[in-house]
Amino acid sequence: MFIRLDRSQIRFMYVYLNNHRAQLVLLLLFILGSIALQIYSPLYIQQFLDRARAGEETSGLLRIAFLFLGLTVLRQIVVIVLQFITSDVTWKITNKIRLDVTRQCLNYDMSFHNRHTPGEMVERIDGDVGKLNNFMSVFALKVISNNLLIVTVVIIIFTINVSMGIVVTLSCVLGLYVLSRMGRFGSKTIRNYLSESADTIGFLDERITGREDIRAFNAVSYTLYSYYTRLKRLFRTRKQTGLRIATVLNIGEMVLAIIMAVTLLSLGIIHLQSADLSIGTLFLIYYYMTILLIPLKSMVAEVSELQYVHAALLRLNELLSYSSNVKTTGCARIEDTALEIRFDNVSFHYGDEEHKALRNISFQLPANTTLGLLGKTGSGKSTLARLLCRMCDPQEGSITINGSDHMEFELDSLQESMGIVSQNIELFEGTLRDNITMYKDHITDDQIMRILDRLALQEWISGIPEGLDKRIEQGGRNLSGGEAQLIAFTRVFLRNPQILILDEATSRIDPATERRLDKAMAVLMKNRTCIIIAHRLSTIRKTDYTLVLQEGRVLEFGETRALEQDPESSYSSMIGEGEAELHARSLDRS
Ligand SMILES: Nc1ncnc2c1ncn2[C@@H]1O[C@H](COP(=O)(O)OP(=O)(O)OP(=O)(O)O)[C@@H](O)[C@H]1O
Repeated sequence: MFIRLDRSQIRFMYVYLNNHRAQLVLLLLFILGSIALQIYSPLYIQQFLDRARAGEETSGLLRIAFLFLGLTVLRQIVVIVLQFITSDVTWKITNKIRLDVTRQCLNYDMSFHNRHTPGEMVERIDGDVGKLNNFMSVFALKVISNNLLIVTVVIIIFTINVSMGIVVTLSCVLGLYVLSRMGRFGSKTIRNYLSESADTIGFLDERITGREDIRAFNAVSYTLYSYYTRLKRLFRTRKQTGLRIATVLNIGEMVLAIIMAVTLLSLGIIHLQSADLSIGTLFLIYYYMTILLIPLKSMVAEVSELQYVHAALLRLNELLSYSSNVKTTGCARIEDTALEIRFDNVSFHYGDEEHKALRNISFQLPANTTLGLLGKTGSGKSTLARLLCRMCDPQEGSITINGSDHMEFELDSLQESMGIVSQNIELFEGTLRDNITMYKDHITDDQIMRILDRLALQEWISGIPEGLDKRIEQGGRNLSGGEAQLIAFTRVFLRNPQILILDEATSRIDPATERRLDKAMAVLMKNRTCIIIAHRLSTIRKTDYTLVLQEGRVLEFGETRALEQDPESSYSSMIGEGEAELHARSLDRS
């Protein structure tokens, strides 16, 4: 009543509520039962008073009193059951929302994550859904039963005395109208407050994650200053929100006081004018008036809470209805084992359209061959790999796999066929085994050990006393960058992908281990289509094809051997420069 939900928000709520129809019907029955008991029991007080006045015997009066008491106890039991069902259904619904929001966040493309920090996401998944939980478990129950109670009490007062019914109806309609207008008064500031609060949490999360660089570059004071600036802004919005909420509450209280005064005055006038109203009936009307005030008062108190819920609902709906740039277009599955990759005039930009990360990229990589990807920092190498894995989709051009546009494939199937070892390896809390298998219980230790063996990493694993049971701390903070890369290698080869992308995959591994790994990888890379991004020319020289990128464009593409032998090619001059540098270094040393 105090929030105006648009169609998409109603659809959002409907989708989640619809799965729990049976429990919701049960809930409604219990609400009706509780209201019926609340309305019916005062009739015994009326009877008690009227019969006592008429001189009825004590035993008859006691019977009425016990019946009243029995109904009151029964109502309490109904209320307890009601609360139990509500909290049960609420947790189920909000947990489902939490899972859906998390799934969406994990699946959204890079442009989404560029705009939203992890901290902000946490605030939405936990904070906003938490508000919804509170709304559903406590407030929805109150809203539904309060509204039903108001309508029922008004009808009953009408049946007792029409004039009193008219007075009460008019007071309630006016009161609810004023309250609903007031409720919307704080909506915008609350939304601002929630978004600023999420932004501040995002800021804090980012700075704490980057604490090492903050300390190393003496940026603690600046970080604190930025945090303080945000807190100040947050405090200002909070004050505005508080002021508006206080205004709403005070006006609400005033409206209630006026309703009470008007109705009591009317009750007095009606009593003076119609002598046929018994003392019991007068008490009954008064009693119903007090019942009427309970939902009205609770609505005034909860009006601000509803605004928080409204804002949370808006933000969650916005999050769930974000249209990812990576579209789920096709449903074909990748069945072939040898995959050819082709880029046709592919262009891509992250945010700013003017700043293209890739421009008109075209090349063809035959199945089961290797491509060395070269280029200066920022030339677009990692972006090319991301496009192939569909972490983002190109704005222009097409990427085909064995002649089919890669958008025709089911996203899961496409991503399953690819393995990537990137520069940023994510490790998670758990055992070494969990981090290698990515929590897939059906993978046996034997399978893991076989892969480690083929990657020539037996020495590494046998040097770890706990072996595969070694506990990895959150974010892999108890491992070195090189160890993380070794885990990533094992993880990828265990999946046995048809396409393999190595993005600066050995940059943190010591030269001796890298040499061993190189030999093992040469075997493992056979019968796969591989893209190797490396700054070291020695790695690229072993590939079948080479693609040199410059500022997002193809500078050169061809068979590695042919490019090496062509004195005009920039690849051969790079090799020349590299060798000259090596030669100079060896001269320096000698
Ligand atoms: N997530 C992102 N959001 C916005 N722009 C990005 C993002 N990632 C990369 N870019 C931009 O796209 C361009 C290409 O970046 P990319 O990471 O593909 O280069 P790279 O050749 O892999 O660099 P490096 O060798 O340093 O890893 C750069 O100008 C970079 O600023």
